[in-house]
Amino acid sequence: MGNTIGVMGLGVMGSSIALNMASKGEKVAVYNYTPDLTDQLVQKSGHEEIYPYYDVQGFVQSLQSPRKIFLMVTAGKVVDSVIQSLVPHLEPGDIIMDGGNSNYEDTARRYDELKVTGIDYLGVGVSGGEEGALKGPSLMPGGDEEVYEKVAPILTKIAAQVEGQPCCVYIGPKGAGHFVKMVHNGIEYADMQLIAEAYTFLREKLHIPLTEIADIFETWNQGELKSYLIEITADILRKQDDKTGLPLVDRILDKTGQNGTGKWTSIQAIDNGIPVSIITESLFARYLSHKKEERVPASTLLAGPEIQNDDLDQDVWVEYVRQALYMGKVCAYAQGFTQYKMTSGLYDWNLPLKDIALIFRGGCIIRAEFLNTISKAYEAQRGIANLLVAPYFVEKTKEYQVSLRKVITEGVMSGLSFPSLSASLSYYDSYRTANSSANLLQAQRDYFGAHRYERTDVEGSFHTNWK
Ligand SMILES: NC(=O)C1=CN([C@@H]2O[C@H](COP(=O)(O)OP(=O)(O)OC[C@H]3O[C@@H](n4cnc5c(N)ncnc54)[C@H](OP(=O)(O)O)[C@@H]3O)[C@@H](O)[C@H]2O)C=CC1
Ligand SMILES: O=C(CO)[C@H](O)[C@H](O)COP(=O)(O)O
Repeated sequence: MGNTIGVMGLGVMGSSIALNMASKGEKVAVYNYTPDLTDQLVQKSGHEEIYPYYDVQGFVQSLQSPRKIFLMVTAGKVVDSVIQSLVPHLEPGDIIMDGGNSNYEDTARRYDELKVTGIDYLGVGVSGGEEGALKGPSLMPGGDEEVYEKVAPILTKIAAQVEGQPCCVYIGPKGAGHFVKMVHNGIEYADMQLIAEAYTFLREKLHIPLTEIADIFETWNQGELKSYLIEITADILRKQDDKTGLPLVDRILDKTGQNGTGKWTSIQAIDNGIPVSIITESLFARYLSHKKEERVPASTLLAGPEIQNDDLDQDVWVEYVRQALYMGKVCAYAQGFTQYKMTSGLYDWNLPLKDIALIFRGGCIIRAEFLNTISKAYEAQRGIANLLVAPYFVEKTKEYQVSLRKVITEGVMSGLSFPSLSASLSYYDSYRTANSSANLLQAQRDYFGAHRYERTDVEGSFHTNWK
């Protein structure tokens, strides 16, 4: 009997996925193009059924037919070159799964290219970081459903389990799985930036010491904000630097990195007329963070406000910040799920929004208590236009929107920068505006470019001689 699955690429994620598979009873063949990582994994694996191979042919030939190979390599050209190295050794019916953060359009192209050879291809979004990959990630498989069914017993077994259900569901054809993972990361960018802005208010405006802010996040994590990102933020704020004994977060350079998925989310949304301003602002906040060399001199040149009301009741304002953060998160998830809905319509993917919310409840980076509520909103009304108009969120936002206004106003009057909280409020207010100033823009366009406009009272397309 050969190995039941092969894992190729044994970095942070691949080695953990391989160990996860072995711990669930799979016989796992492993291969990495440089042997050191293979040796490290073998040392780590103890008695688990992990079998190392040092050449692609031997790795492939060790697998039971139809062969199932899980790639966990750097996204981009590396995926193409790894596929090229595999194809000569594979047969029709063998299955390659790509678990990296590949661009969903690349995944669709690879699916098409492999289709002509008879080799099956699945793009599997994986979320959960190193720990999730080891103990149970959230998995978003896309490709042919009948091909997914062949690997479902393995994928559902290694995925996180919530209330007895695996955090893995068939997403849709071709690149749909990687698309869902991409937007998941866009939401992740927004969630992280919103948390950072809430932290800024607590620290810079309310002058709360770091350890107490950690306590506040821990308390928030026991209520409706309960989520992985809130939980790790409390841990991060408590961490001391080994070198200086001071809070480590204060020693970390304020330039945020990124690997592309938030940028792709924004580009896809812009290309298709999907309003994801909170996600995009969160991406731009990362870009602006990189202008450190300009921000430092600008901080001594550019004036801020003079009014500063520092006489705020701490308990009252901590609650305002909690509500503001919740509002921001609702708006950000509403934007991400709108992107799913609109793109699903564009490609006829029929994305299972209710199930996507369910598989995000465990394993993944944006796992959060309120995904249960999001799932229920789609269960109650499959085609609901926007999460904001789901009855639960209508009531919640009615209660919390004032807090978002207060926090933004106080922060802005103190010169604090809140790009994503502000984008959340603008989105909320724009979405609930029945008659907007877009009519003025239409008039301007018709004035300078004869672009024509529609009227509110008569059907048709009109042009006016404005002078
Ligand atoms: N880290 C995370 O939290 C998450 C990462 N991902 C995605 O998973 C994928 C892997 O990420 P991660 O494990 O963190 O990254 P690592 O950098 O730890 O691992 C990358 C892997 O790709 C291999 N590789 C790189 N270049 C080549 C090449 N030219 N040919 C063959 N193999 C190559 C590396 O081998 P070697 O080291 O020998 O060069 C290594 O095994 C990425 O797409 C990432 O975006 C998805 C979810 C979460
Ligand atoms: O996919 C992930 C989490 O879900 C990876 O950690 C990814 O690297 C996060 O994106 P970025 O590096 O752009 O912050």
